[in-house]
Amino acid sequence: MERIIEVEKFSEESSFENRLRPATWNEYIGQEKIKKNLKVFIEAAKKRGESLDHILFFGPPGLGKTTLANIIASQMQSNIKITAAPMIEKSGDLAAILTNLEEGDILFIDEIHRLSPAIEEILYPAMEDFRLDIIIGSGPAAQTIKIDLPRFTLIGATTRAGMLSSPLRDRFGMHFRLEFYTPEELSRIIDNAAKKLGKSIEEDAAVEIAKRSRGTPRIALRLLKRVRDFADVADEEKILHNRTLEALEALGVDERGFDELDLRLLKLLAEAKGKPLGLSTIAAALSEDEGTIEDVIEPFLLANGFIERTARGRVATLKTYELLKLSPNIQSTLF
Ligand SMILES: Nc1ncnc2c1ncn2[C@@H]1O[C@H](COP(=O)(O)OP(=O)(O)OP(=O)(O)O)[C@@H](O)[C@H]1O
Ligand SMILES: [Mg+2]
Repeated sequence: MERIIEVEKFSEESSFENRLRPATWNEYIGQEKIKKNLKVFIEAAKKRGESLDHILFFGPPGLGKTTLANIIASQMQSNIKITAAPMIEKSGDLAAILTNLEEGDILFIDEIHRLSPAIEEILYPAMEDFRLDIIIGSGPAAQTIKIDLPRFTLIGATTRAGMLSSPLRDRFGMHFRLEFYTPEELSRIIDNAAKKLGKSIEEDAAVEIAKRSRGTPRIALRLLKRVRDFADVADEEKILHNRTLEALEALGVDERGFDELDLRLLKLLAEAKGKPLGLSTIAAALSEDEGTIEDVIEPFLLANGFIERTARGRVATLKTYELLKLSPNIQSTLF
């Protein structure tokens, strides 16, 4: 039991993140539409004295899904039990989790697209009718025992909305897609985080970090952490613009926040000279799995107009040719 509901593996990284994790709506910057809707649903559920409908969050890693689940729990004054689909291997694992819930509890299942079909089957009646059907024995002697469950709220998070089976998706009353953050929003997140770390930061320094954060708070916080090291070593109370530039330069962070994989993907597409490449071709060329490319790498590049998805595959846009200083017209044989 303890093992299954583990509150995230301990690591330096996650304890740093937890320390900076917003606990209230005010600290949770951006995602305004989601916040607005959730506030209404929470208020309504509280007024009626009911538990909240099941909620599904999807979007690339590090955009704040786990954080939202925690804020919802604290707003509902509910306990939250946190687990991830890969930890629920056997039907008994899920049964143990469900039967240990109390009325109004929130169950957070991360990476919910990775539940096995057999586990999903158990989840359906639990979500719909708050009932657990356990089959004992097999063949003609098999018996189903029905156990009533307390009314709980399931919050599912996934980076892969497309991989969720539709019966599972349909059982969530609310679906929210998280968006990438604007540089302005990220600067505010950085500024707040710096204060929590006991350091102030110059506004233009926060903007420099924000620009390189790939629209993602987790990356912004990671960069802030490293920049702070440079300021500390230089004995500077405040994180200065100059020092930030020096740190980012020393860390070799790309000016647009692109990492190596982003650049390899862009280069691959640009060198195809307009010929669309399919996901499997891209995955093979970059030696990455298709899931990582589709969920982690592509969304940011698509959202910012560096690549386009056509029926026949992915192509680079003019913006990419400009970035890589390549011409979309000249044949590669000329080089
Ligand atoms: N809207 C926000 N405002 C302020 N900080 C945020 C916000 N969203 C996320 N963060 C910060 O970014 C970090 C990563 O967020 P979180 O763990 O919630 O992402 P996630 O979407 O659950 O990622 P994953 O898909 O990898 O589980 C958190 O520690 C939190 O401090
Ligand atoms: Mg998470």
